[in-house]
Amino acid sequence: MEARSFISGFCSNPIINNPIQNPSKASFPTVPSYSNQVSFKTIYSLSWKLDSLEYKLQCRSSLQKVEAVSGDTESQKSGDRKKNLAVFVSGGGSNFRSIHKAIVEGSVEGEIVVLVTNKPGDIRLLKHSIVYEGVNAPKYEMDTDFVSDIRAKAIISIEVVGLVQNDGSSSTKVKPSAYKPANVNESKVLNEVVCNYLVQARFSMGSGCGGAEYARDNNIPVILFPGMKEQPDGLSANDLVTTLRRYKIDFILLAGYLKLIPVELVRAYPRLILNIHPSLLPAFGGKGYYGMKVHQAVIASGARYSGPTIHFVDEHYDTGRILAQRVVPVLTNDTADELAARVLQQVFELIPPHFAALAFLYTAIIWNGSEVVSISEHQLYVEVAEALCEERIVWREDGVPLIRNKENPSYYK
Ligand SMILES: Nc1nc2c(c(=O)[nH]1)N[C@@H](CN(C=O)c1ccc(C(=O)N[C@@H](CCC(=O)O)C(=O)O)cc1)CN2
Ligand SMILES: NCC(=O)N[C@@H]1O[C@H](COP(=O)([O-])[O-])[C@@H](O)[C@H]1O
Repeated sequence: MEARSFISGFCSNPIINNPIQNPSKASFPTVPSYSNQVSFKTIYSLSWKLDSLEYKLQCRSSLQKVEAVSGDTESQKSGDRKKNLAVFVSGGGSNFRSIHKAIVEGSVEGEIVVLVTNKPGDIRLLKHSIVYEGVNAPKYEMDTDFVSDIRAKAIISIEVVGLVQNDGSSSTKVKPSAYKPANVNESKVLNEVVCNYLVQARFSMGSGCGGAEYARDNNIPVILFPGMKEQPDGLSANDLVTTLRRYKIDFILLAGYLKLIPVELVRAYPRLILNIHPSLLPAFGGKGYYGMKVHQAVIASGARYSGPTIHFVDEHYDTGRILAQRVVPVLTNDTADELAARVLQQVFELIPPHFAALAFLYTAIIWNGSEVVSISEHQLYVEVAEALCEERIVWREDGVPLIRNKENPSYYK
């Protein structure tokens, strides 16, 4: 939102003829762009002289410096030091992976120094060679349990065992090969595979937390929280705070973490913990609303729109200040998986039904009718992570967090 339009409701031209009758004549002062400044306290004083019946609307905008949200004072002093991030996951960690990918590519000026999960245990091969038959366009009935199972579990490997052209003829153009989850984002190869062929793939699946598996593969330390009787090496709330302090964490990102963050951590990191929720909060949030349950509730309600919300975390589920949202349509024949895929991928054009499954599985692959582009819920979190690490998150005086535009500091959203 441009700062000028932001204050349009607060301040008009200092002296205008009868502001009540001629609001359209109001012109707005150009607000100087102040970094970290978003608080506009406007004082009106209305005075008039009876004889001239001239109204003067004195309007002064006083800018109060508002410290940008950042880590501890050290990180503010440090200026451009990379921000230390802790990410919390419970499942496959698709948002975590996207943020990590953006860090590796250099678009996020941060470093994920620790991953926290409530899911213990190494990956054990639970099932293997589930042949996921190539599906027949035009209508594909998604096996919800199968897809939910896939997303919840760590996909250890995906082996493309066959490629069938849409017309049923087999293809020799692209040789089937084994894909590790880390490779599924090789968009060129997948572009070829997902766009042009029906894919038959074998999935080897494991238990545990795919996000933790990805962290281990990328040499990111994994810690267990909360501690429970069946997992004694899990941390207590106070130990978690101590550990994160030791890592010098600046920001905490919840990315599909399914446990309540304790008040000790919320108070230790005020306005520094973000969460992504797959509905337009405050709708369809709170205890019991997570994962596919959210999308099922949205569809059952008849809501016409849904979409991801990124919000600051307070002591309760999903009640913290909202920072960013995206809107996607709920289509009349949506299944929860198709809605989840759209919210994840924030896509308006429907991808061909028979790609929905694969796109959903890969969570970051989307067909825009001509080619695979990776648009996703994850894009929103990456944009927020970029703003966080560049200290472009600021708080309006009324407590609403805003993201300052990178190119034009006068714009906020
Ligand atoms: N203090 C906070 N902690 C967490 C928040 C938050 O806003 N404040 N967000 C959640 C993430 N989330 C929605 O975005 C969410 C996660 C889980 C639940 C839930 O009902 N969980 C179940 C247990 C589920 C399980 O163990 O598999 C429960 O508590 O009974 C609701 C919302 C993360 N933490
Ligand atoms: N209420 C929290 C919640 O439902 N979060 C949602 O869980 C999914 C986790 O996916 P992942 O297993 O790929 O990380 C994500 O879609 C996220 O929005």
